[in-house]
Amino acid sequence: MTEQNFIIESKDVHLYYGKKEALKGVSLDFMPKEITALIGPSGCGKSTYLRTLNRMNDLIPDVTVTGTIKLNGKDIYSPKMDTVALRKEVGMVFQQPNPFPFSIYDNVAYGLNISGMKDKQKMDEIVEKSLRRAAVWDDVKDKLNKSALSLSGGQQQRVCIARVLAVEPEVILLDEPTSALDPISSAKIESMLVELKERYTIVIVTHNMQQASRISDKTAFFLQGDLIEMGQTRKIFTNPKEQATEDYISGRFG
Ligand SMILES: Nc1ncnc2c1ncn2[C@@H]1O[C@H](COP(=O)(O)OP(=O)(O)OP(=O)(O)O)[C@@H](O)[C@H]1O
Repeated sequence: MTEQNFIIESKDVHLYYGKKEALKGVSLDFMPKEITALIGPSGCGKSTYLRTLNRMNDLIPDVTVTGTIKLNGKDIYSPKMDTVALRKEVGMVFQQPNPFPFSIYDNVAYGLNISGMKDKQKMDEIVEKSLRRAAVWDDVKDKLNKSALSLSGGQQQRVCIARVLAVEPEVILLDEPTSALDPISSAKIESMLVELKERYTIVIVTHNMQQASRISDKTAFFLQGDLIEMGQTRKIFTNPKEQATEDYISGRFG
């Protein structure tokens, strides 16, 4: 397979919080329209690595990143990179649903308003399409003007996903998006993610091994700031190369 097939290529990524090295030279590439799960014990650097992919770590003081990360062949750490545009192309969903204290409609239309969209009909269409893709349209279509905070946690998370979808990202990063949710809400989000991968590249941090094995195409196992191995999810879960991966997957630590 040639390099051009990858949507994201990261090489020798080191990240320091002050002097503490949280990523120790991670090289990892992502194929378009696949779901990749990042797994590993608490503190191994999964979330830190995820945040390097849309430069969310820039917002944390005293962070240094070295190495290269390319999106569609372009170095995202180049001084020329517009980070606002980058974060639209590479959207992010967090562990705790974080809707703004606005209506459901305004949450989803947020990015469109910021970018100056004036065409109300077009905006209505995008809001509906995004809520449909996020599998929450039927729940909210009769109350779009109600506060997003009045929804259940699972519905709020799906509205947050719709908010990301509305600005047409290529890549969606999710940091333990279901860990604060009940099993039924989690299942809805999992099946939605599997549908979304027809259009988007998805990278998800999860502590839930069943979730990783149910929904991901590839799995990357991190340990203490290193990428230990990455491969087809089925292979990682049934026949990993590294002993550490096997120990983690079989619940011997973590
Ligand atoms: N803002 C920060 N400032 C300083 N150190 C941090 C910061 N965020 C994370 N770290 C440290 O970096 C290391 C990696 O943390 P990270 O949150 O990326 O791990 P993780 O694998 O996502 O863990 P978890 O599964 O618990 O979320 C940890 O030692 C953590 O304490």
